[in-house]
Amino acid sequence: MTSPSTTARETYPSPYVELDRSDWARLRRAHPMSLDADDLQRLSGLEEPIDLREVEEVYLPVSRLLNFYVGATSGLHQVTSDFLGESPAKTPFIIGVAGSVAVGKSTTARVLRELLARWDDTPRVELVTTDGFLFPNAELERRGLLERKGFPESYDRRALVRFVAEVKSGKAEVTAPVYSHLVYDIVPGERTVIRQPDVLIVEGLNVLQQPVVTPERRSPLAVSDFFDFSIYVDARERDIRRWYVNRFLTLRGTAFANPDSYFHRFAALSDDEAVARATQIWESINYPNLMQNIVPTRSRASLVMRKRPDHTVGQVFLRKL
Ligand SMILES: Nc1ncnc2c1ncn2[C@@H]1O[C@H](COP(=O)(O)OP(=O)(O)O)[C@@H](O)[C@H]1O
Ligand SMILES: CC(C)(COP(=O)(O)O)[C@@H](O)C(=O)NCCC(=O)O
Repeated sequence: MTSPSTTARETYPSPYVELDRSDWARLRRAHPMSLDADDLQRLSGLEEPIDLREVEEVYLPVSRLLNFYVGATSGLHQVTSDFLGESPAKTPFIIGVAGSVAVGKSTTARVLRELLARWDDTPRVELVTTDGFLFPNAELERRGLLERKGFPESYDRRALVRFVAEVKSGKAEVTAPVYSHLVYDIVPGERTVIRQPDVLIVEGLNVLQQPVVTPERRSPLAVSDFFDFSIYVDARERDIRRWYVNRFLTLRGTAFANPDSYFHRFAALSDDEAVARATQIWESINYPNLMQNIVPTRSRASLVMRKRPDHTVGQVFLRKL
């Protein structure tokens, strides 16, 4: 298996150390960790059920590593403050979670939020998804982008960067717009409020994108410039496509049944029709976005979790260079 950044012609050392599942799970022994009854209850209450063995063997070591990084990063901030002769301000630790539609970003981000909140130095963990920064449908329509939801240009990237920069600067209260998957649009007037968390997890398709350079904006920043750590959730395209179609079939019987749902018209589709419709959305929007915009950002991640067809993580690539 090649490393996330390796192509046939590259000759420099891979910046990643590759660990298969058993190597990664073994790290638990060196850093004893276990889940208590409260943790199990919180995790089993997640929207998406996740196997608890998977949590203990894969996600718990990730949270331990992140906890070490939080400590080390705060030491670096202290060095900068000492050098400047300033009193240190508390800087939230920012984690990006990237990957395809339906690869399991939300599930990963939610599990990590629960696990990180267990550590004494990071009890306050907030999670935001970048869908809140999509332009409203009316604006997407005006720009001819309604069929390109999730592509980099469908987001108000400037607002997203401003939001993350403000949270990181320690501002007392920062708000973000809210996207509803039910109505498939930004909810007018609704905001998520973030108040000086210890950790902010930013989850979204394009969070590892490079800054966009145009003649008007020659040195913009990208949201990833504010990340202290980033995770790319990876899997084979054929598996992700299957997870996408399966989720669509589940939603047909649940969320789509709600008359307020944008996809209410799909609630009455037969199995075959629903599979055909989901496959068509995948092939026309999500797959091209994955190949053109998301996969190319994978080699920028601090950690890549590569999933097997049953969602379990088979390999972990940790950036060491
Ligand atoms: N670790 C996991 N174990 C089992 N099922 C999972 C896991 N992660 C995601 N899933 C399932 O895969 C689908 C996509 O996951 P989700 O977290 O919603 O993806 P994303 O946020 O990337 O769109 C959902 O139906 C979810 O239940
Ligand atoms: C809302 C999304 C763009 C994901 O946004 P993210 O939070 O990852 O930035 C995506 O889930 C989506 O709706 N894509 C459009 C095509 C589709 O309906 O699957």
